[in-house]
Amino acid sequence: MADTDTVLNVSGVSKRFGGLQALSDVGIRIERGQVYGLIGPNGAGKTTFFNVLTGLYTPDSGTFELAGKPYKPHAVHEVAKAGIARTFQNIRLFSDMTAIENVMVGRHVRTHSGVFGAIFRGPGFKAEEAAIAKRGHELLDYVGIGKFADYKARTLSYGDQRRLEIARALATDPQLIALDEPAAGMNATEKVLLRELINRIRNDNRTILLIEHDVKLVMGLCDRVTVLDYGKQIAEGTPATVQKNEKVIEAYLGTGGH
Ligand SMILES: Nc1ncnc2c1ncn2[C@@H]1O[C@H](COP(=O)(O)OP(=O)(O)OP(=O)(O)O)[C@@H](O)[C@H]1O
Repeated sequence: MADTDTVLNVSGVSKRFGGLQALSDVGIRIERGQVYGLIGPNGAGKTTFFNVLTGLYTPDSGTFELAGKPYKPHAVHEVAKAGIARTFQNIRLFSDMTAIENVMVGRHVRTHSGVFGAIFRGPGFKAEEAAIAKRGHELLDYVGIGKFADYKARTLSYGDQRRLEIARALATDPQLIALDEPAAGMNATEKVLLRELINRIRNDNRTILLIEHDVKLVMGLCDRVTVLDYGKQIAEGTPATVQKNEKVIEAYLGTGGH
């Protein structure tokens, strides 16, 4: 595939916490329209990798390219501007704001007046506001919670809060959307709906990176998977090949698996 179709190209990522090498020379490459999975037993380094990629942790080494352009993952807002949006393992919504307000905050990353313009109602704010609200409602409909637009985020069900986080991430028009354990705490019905939603996002030519403990979900959804164990990349490939990899089987059995 041509280089222009590569959305994320990261290599040589290392991160040490004191005496612990949490990541050693990890690299992944994600093509446009792929769902890419990051899996591995507890403590393997998945969250650390996500946090490095999205500017929460400063890496000790690594090169980072998004849609063919180098980016420095040294600050969360810079990463958002570069075009990576993420959700969190522990949902991080503005709980006393409504669903539509939460999505509109995401959208302000991309607008002229910006988040501060929105807060202080600066010049140019009103002109953009109607368009942002319209787009916000479209996104809530898209993730299936349009009818809850005016509900406070904290009153939504767990599954709907996760959908709202995804809508907020989509509102930034990201090159890459990074989902941190999107199925965590969901019941079987919510997982089926989540799977449909992720597939729909992919079919709209979006690119998704996900950490997920639910192996069935990962294997059913992902085009490619990287497996981490003790900070090292022990396998990379399609779910079918990775599943048969001896190192992967050993890593999961060795720790009791998930
Ligand atoms: N801020 C930190 N300070 C010190 N050690 C850390 C920090 N963050 C993570 N670690 C350590 O780095 C290693 C990798 O942790 P990480 O959370 O990335 O793993 P994970 O694969 O996401 O695990 P889980 O599946 O349990 O979420 C662990 O040994 C963890 O204790």
